Amino acid sequence: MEFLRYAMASPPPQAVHLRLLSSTLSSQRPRPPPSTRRYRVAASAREMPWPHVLTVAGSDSGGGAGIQADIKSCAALGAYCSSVVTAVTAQNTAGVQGIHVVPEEFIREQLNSVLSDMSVDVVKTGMLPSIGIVKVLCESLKKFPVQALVVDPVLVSTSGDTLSASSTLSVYRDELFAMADIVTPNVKEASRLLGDVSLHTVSDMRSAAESIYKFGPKYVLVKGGDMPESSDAIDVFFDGKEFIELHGHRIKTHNTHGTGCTLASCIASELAKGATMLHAVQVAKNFVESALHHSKDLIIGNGPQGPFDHLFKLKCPPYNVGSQPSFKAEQLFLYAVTDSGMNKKWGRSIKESVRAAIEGGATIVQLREKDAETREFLEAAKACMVICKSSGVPLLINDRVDIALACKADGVHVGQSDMSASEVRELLGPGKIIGVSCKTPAQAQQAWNDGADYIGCGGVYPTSTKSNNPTLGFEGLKTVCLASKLPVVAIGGINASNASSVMELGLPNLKGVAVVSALFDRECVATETRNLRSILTNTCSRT
Ligand SMILES: Nc1ncnc2c1ncn2[C@@H]1O[C@H](COP(=O)(O)OP(=O)(O)OP(=O)(O)O)[C@@H](O)[C@H]1O
Ligand SMILES: Cc1ncc(CO)c(N)n1
Ligand SMILES: [Mg+2]
Repeated sequence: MEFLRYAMASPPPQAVHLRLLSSTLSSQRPRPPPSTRRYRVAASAREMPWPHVLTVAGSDSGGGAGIQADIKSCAALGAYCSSVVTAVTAQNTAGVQGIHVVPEEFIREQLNSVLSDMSVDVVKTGMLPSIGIVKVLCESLKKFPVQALVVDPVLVSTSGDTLSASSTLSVYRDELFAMADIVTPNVKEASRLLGDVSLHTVSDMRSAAESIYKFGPKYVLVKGGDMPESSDAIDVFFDGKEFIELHGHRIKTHNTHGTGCTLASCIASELAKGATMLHAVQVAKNFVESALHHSKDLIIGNGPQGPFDHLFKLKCPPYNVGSQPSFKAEQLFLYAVTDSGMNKKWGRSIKESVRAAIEGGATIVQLREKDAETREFLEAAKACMVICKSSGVPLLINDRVDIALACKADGVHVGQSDMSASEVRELLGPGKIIGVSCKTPAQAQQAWNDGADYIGCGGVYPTSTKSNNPTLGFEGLKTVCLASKLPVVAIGGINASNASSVMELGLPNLKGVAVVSALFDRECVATETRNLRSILTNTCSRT
């Protein structure tokens, strides 16, 4: 009944149609009485909250960037997306052929319509082509405050076409940035915002982030997608105190049109769901990387820069990618590897062992079950996933990509005689963690080329779990660590009495130790893990 009353208060569809045809700017249309609106919002919010992003941006007729990218990104991440159109562009994979700017007063009316009625959590901005439009937006945001404002300062398209007059730079800097929670320029935009300074290196990106921060946003993300020489896609995040470099794998593809719009919309969606800013940025970056990976060979149009598939997950349901923040090397600190023989010996299930290791402070867990029956292993892996997920500890599966897919594990660890990391990547997708056991610099280089996330290096000491495994010793470990472009975890015979000496080698990309017997061939797994963790923490705070 309430809904019916509400619907009746709107003008009949024909009236709206006529108004648009004649391009007249209407006066305020009748709205439902406030009491009715409040009732509807409160009831629906209780029943089913839906994170809501409003995008204020331009339409891209080619469908890859602008409003179209924003709506698809929000949908992919489970947020509702309303849209205020600031301009209509004639655009395709070759570039921008024309721009039709929407009159300021009509943008104000769109903003009013959405913000006065719907509970918007986060506003995300894209193409704001004129000073007047930026000012209208600032006024509306003051009238209808929202939880967060994500400003993607779209100035020039990647094809080189101007999307916002250079006269808008000052109002962006002086008015909009001060209201923003995060501003996300690419290097070209950062350069223009700072008076055409040249930005070529990551260190230049840091300085730019610091300078833009001074205009007043709470966070700045300078995006390096268009930095040509780098094999990584590096973005620099700045919170006013600390810089964080976000490294992604650079996907070799022409289909990068709309990556910026997508990144900002994903950040907005995650913020609307309640994420912290850094987490939102990590999820967004991971999503872009995954979407590019899945779309790298698509062909839509004949121009140099094509769109990508935001809804790639619909085509590959098992890949729960894009929803996890990307792998952090620090997670290798205390890497627990299970062993079925040891569990049997001590009468423990895999699940009990994993629970105990996590209780003691393991930072990542690998299930290494060489002889388990598939069904039994899968059941155990699923149970371990529940434990790991609730404690935020990643779970990897040794070798068995099928088990990893079936239990939605965080990744897979492979040895030199298993499937290659690039084959595993094809199967798992880029959102997952892949580790490779390496004994030589050449193997470490191959792991990097194949798109692995870390390498395991050993045996550092002789070990009973791999008796025919040659021991590398400290020299071998050092050689591989110094050559590796990936973070390294040391493995092989490491325990409470020698872990300190391994970490004291002070190798910059040696991030932790992986242990089997020292945790699982003991009576109390939790106690042993806790003890080893405190040894590692003490050693690393000294060195
Ligand atoms: N080829 C790529 N592989 C992986 N990540 C990429 C690639 N290109 C861009 N990115 C990432 O996409 C995000 C958007 O960055 P980018 O610098 O491309 O923005 P932009 O230039 O504003 O995009 P747009 O094409 O929409 O204008 C960043 O996180 C960036 O690192
Ligand atoms: C409408 C629109 N917004 C943003 C961009 C930047 O990618 C674009 N090319 N087109
Ligand atoms: Mg780009």
